Amino acid sequence: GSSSTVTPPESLNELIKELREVFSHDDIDADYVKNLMSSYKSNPKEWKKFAKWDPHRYTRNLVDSGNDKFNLMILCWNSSQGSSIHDHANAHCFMKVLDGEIQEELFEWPTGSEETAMKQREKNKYHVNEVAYINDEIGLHRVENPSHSNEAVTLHLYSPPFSECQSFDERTGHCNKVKVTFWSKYGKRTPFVRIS
Ligand SMILES: O=C(O)CCSS
Ligand SMILES: [Fe+2]
Repeated sequence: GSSSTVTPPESLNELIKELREVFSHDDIDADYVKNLMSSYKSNPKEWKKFAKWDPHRYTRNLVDSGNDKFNLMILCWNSSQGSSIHDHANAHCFMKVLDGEIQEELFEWPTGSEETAMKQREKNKYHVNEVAYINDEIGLHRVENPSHSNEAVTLHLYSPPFSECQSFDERTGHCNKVKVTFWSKYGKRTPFVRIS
């Protein structure tokens, strides 16, 4: 659809239905998706069943696997919890704030071979219902909950879905592949799998 006019989805389930329709086509209008996700008004009653917390790190909770075209997930950030600097495996990344506020630091891709500290480009803050968009052409980022007292909850859509990405060392620009996992799926805790 045109990126300007969206009909605001009345619920999270409506948003999911609309997203599945949008991603059933080949070409994705990122502006349209951003507007659509922005227009959904966060309602904790609709997403709290997916919101799981861990004292040590932010949790990733799968909400919908988008007919294999995308992964939609809810991330829960305790105060001061954050991600590493990472890429997005050549996928679209949409991040909507459902509760609290989120800080995003954008970084340039490391250039050349010598070890040098990564260059921060900008620092943005996002508030409830706002949506941030990134892909590998735009750059890398680190996402954090800047609050020392409040929790933050975000809704992420990755398309195409991915199970690993690269994590970067800010001081050297070195990166390594990391597998991303889910703390829960569809509201249920994922069983602990001992990797033999
Ligand atoms: O998916 C992740 O764990 C990174 C959250 S910031 S896009
Ligand atoms: Fe990210």
